[in-house]
Amino acid sequence: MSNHEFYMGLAIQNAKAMKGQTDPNPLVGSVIVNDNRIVGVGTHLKAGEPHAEIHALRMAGEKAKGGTIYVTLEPCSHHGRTGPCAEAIIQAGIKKAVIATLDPNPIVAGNGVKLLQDAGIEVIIGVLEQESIQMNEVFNKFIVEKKPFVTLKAGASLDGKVATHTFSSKWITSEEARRDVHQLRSENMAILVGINTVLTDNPSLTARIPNGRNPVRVIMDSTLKIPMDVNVITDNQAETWIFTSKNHDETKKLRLEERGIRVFVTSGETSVNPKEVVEILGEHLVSSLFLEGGGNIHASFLEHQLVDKVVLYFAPKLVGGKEAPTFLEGTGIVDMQDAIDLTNTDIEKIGKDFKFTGYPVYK
Ligand SMILES: Nc1c(/N=C/[C@H](O)[C@H](O)[C@H](O)COP(=O)(O)O)[nH]c(=O)[nH]c1=O
Ligand SMILES: Nc1c(N[C@@H]2O[C@H](COP(=O)(O)O)[C@@H](O)[C@H]2O)[nH]c(=O)[nH]c1=O
Ligand SMILES: [Zn+2]
Repeated sequence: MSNHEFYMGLAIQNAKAMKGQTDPNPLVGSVIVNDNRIVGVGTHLKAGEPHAEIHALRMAGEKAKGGTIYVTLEPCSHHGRTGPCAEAIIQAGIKKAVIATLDPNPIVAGNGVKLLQDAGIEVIIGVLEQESIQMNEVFNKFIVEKKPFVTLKAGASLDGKVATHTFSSKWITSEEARRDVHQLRSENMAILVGINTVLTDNPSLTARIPNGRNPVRVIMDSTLKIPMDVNVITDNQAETWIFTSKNHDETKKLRLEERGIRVFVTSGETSVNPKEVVEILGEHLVSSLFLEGGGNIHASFLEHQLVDKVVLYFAPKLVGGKEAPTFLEGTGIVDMQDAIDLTNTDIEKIGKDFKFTGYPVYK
């Protein structure tokens, strides 16, 4: 491992530790080295607050002069909510900049590097590039498409059931796996379920882990049949946004809004188009969306090619039953060669359950 990879690896680890805190900004870490000693470390903590480089430069102070700065993302060159990092790096007398990856943000891409080079700073790009890109899979999509990175999650038996045919479902996966799910919920800005999941599970959709952050709860409910006494309406644990169709009960809409529930009326006559939901969430700066089902919602988002990542928790259990609901319903594909392939797959053991992740490849 080169010196560059050692210091960049440290910056990446620090950045990753902030997952879920910086949304909709990226995870960014920075380390400043002078005369083979680390003189400054910085990590972006929260959107709107100072950038990673600024924290590191403040810590380094005078010792930044003649030093090398490592940063996991190209230093910004624009005046956003904070001043441009590239200028601060130049002012501090940094001599060399080692960058993991260019910034996909169209208003930054390449400009930061150009500013540094024009000021006579040696710039090296691409150290641990893949790792830096991977940790910002959410930001990389959102900043370009202005739509949330969508993760489909299900907890199922080995034969794909999310409940028995009598709708008994507690619990399929074990405590450890469910805690891992709550960690993922905490890292997502919004979590979405269909009205049927609300009616059968009455979920709270909160992230019940130490310092967990509760995502906005998004419910697709085309006629607003949601009962007023369910958890997502009454528990005041997190915001709840409901997406409905034109064919909704107007008085119910007003009653929900009186309870502080946001109701979005989409263009569908009788149904809610998931594409519209994703676009509206993007417009509200929601950069990550966690789908927790049920099977019809998952099928609808996949049919519209809206799912970026699949996370499936399989319990070593067999449930059976042709009436038992599975995590993927809908019409389904016709010919096997049209099945949705998953790439970059990974599987890990969590307790006695298996956590499968993969990225859909749409034809
Ligand atoms: N039943 C299981 C799951 N069930 C997930 C359901 O979609 C539903 O969101 C939860 O049951 C509601 O819980 P909460 O109040 O929101 O925490 N998901 C899992 O990963 N494993 C299971 O065993
Ligand atoms: N968080 C971060 C950067 N974020 C970049 O700046 C944009 C956000 O700007 P602002 O709204 O001012 O925070 C964000 O979209 C991304 O392009 N850049 C950096 O040099 N270092 C950092 O630590
Ligand atoms: Zn910056």
